[in-house]
Amino acid sequence: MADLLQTIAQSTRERIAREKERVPLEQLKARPIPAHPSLYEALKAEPLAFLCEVKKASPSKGVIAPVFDPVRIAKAYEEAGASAISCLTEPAYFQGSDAALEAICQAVDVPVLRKDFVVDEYMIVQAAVMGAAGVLLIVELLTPDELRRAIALANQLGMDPLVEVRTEAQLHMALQCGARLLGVNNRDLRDFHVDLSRAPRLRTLVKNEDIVFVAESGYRTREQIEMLEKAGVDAVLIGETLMRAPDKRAMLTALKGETRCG
Ligand SMILES: O=C(O)c1ccccc1NCC(=O)[C@H](O)[C@H](O)COP(=O)(O)O
Repeated sequence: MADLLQTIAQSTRERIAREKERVPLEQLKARPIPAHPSLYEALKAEPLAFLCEVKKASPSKGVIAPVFDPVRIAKAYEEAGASAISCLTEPAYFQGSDAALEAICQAVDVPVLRKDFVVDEYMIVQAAVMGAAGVLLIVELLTPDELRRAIALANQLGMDPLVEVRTEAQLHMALQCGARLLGVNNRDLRDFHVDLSRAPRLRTLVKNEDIVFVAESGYRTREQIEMLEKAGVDAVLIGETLMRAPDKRAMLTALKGETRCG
């Protein structure tokens, strides 16, 4: 059986082929690109920046938020002090949508990341046209040449690519290909296993201070966030914990250590 990541990648290739038929690349490229703040600068500006994720469902958890108003959630994150918002656009496994991304980009002032499974440069142009400040690039889905080209295209369109890795070898490849925003996913996207020691461990391998290092997945408590602060991580991506919190402001405030609760 193919692993889940490859299954999602294949379904994404088919989705994008259909979208290209509706809107050919040349037509997409002719659309204006909305202005947006810099994702890189927003995540670099604080000792530990919070990148808060809008995600209705996931393959590992099923439906996380049965009642789902993406703009309302994004605004709540922004008001609670999120440095940036991540929005899933993958429809089949995460129940995400381009419409949610576009609406969030128009509704908030903080930068917004398009979180999807980029397998085609078309998706990078889509992200820019929808107003995203950044786009996720998963190293496991791209060859080094494809990654280099994807980073260059995102930069050329005024976005900051968040290059996501899971292993030491992938981390070196990401840096060699020019990543400046580097995400380490604690979740193995093939079997869902989460290892919270991964991001702090890989953090020790990055010496260049221009790199913004983002720890991703599995964070639930203030104590876990404190470990990231001690490890010198620049930003943390949090999805499920915030999505499940009825009071997102209270949860984000507690995770940031601005109040002690729970
Ligand atoms: O979350 C999943 O089940 C999943 C499965 C396969 C590929 C990607 C997956 N999730 C994407 C993410 O990495 C997370 O949405 C993100 O890092 C936030 O994680 P969390 O705070 O644990 O929701």
